[in-house]
Amino acid sequence: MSGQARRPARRRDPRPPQTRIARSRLVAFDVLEAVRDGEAYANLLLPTRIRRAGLDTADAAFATELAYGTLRMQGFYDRVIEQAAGRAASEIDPTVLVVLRLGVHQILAMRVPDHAAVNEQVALARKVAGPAAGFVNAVLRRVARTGAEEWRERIASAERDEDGRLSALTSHPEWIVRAFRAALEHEGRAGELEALLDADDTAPRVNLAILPGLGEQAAADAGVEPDRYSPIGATAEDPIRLAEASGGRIRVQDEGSQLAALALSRAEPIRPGERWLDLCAGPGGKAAVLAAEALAGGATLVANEAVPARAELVRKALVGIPAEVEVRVGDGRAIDAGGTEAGFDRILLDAPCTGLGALRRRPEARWRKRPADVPELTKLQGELLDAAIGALKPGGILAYVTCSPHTAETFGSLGAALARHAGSVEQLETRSVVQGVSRHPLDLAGGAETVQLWPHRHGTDAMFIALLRRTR
Ligand SMILES: C[S@@+](CC[C@H](N)C(=O)[O-])C[C@H]1O[C@@H](n2cnc3c(N)ncnc32)[C@H](O)[C@@H]1O
Repeated sequence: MSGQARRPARRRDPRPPQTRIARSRLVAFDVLEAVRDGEAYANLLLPTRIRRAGLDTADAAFATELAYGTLRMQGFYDRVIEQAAGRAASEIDPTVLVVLRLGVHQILAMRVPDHAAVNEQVALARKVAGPAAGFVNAVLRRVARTGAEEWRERIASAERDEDGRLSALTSHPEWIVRAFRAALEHEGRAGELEALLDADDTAPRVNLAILPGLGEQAAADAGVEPDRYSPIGATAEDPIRLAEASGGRIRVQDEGSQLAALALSRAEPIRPGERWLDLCAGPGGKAAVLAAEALAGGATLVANEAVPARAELVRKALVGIPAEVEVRVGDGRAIDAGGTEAGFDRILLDAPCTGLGALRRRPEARWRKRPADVPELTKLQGELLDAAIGALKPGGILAYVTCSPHTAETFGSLGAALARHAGSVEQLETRSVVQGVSRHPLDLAGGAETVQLWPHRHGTDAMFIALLRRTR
């Protein structure tokens, strides 16, 4: 019998490492092509493609870093490619450009040896872009001749002003750089702009919400690490598996989203019988927290969502909560509160917004959003605010929340609604409510009536929270 036959069975992937890594690169390429082509979202598509390709954990991590990192840094990489190729990115075939961007990310930001990055991308180019392989080879070799730091200096020195420099180096469109600066200036913290932009380019940790009264035992059994701020938040060694095994009682959720939901549910003690509404509930992350809080306090929740498929996600998000939650499909602007007498005691308006506060999670979002989206959204936010205020009982509380720090969507939409409803709505001290909810004091700036969370300061998405009370 040969020595090999006597060895215990090995469970390692028998394919040579090159082939396995090539498959990860192909997955990342497919995802970037789909994102470029249409409406695909990397965070939804990537897990499916990884599963379909049968990648193991290490290869899946490589594909994820390659796809997400390349998408985030696309603006910077295109400038590098333009200098190395001696032509504008818009003049390069889009598929070839994707192959090049993936190569540049491996060379400048991943620990892939230059020769491996170049050879593998040339092989990929041969497969997907035939005759362009020679061009890919030449450009990537030129990129690899210069170190990452020197590329940064070269790219920065090609920019005319500070906004251009920040935009190029941190790979954010200039209008987003300006919007972030304005939001930070609004709270007297303009000096934090670079830290914010850098934080956006860093992959966020996977954070968990332990649904109050429901998920604590499973969380304790798994030995989770409590979050710094959210009293129901935690991290775990294998968060996805823990969430999947919990029957919906432990959920993946950003700490800032948890604080936003808790700001409403814990703004004041719950009186049994209260009626709550989540006006724009899909996909249901905050609705799940509210439903658990309502269950514990003797309140009931209605969750409304305009898009049927997203209302279905709300239903799924609520499976672990043993409470009757009515899920409605409808335009929140026409919400039926059942007459003034039967209005709601608390309403969450987690408004449709540009999502500029969650760019870490949606790597392609910064390239898809347009300044023209802002006025469309602020109009909708205003209409939803009017509907929400109209659906509140006198004395009832509204939480206006956005996952965008853009001041038009935060102070702009809010201020206009306050002016329209002057005399019947007042602002509450949101800051003290959120500080009261938080495990540790949050470093918050600006006025006491609103709370703006930040990725660079709090490690959360940039959530904006404002609590209002209807006075009559
Ligand atoms: C920011 S998301 C809400 C996120 C949700 N609260 C969560 O934590 O999972 C905004 C939601 O509003 C929905 N939406 C957009 N326009 C709407 C409208 N006119 N009425 C109700 N929902 C709307 C969107 O489909 C989207 O699901």
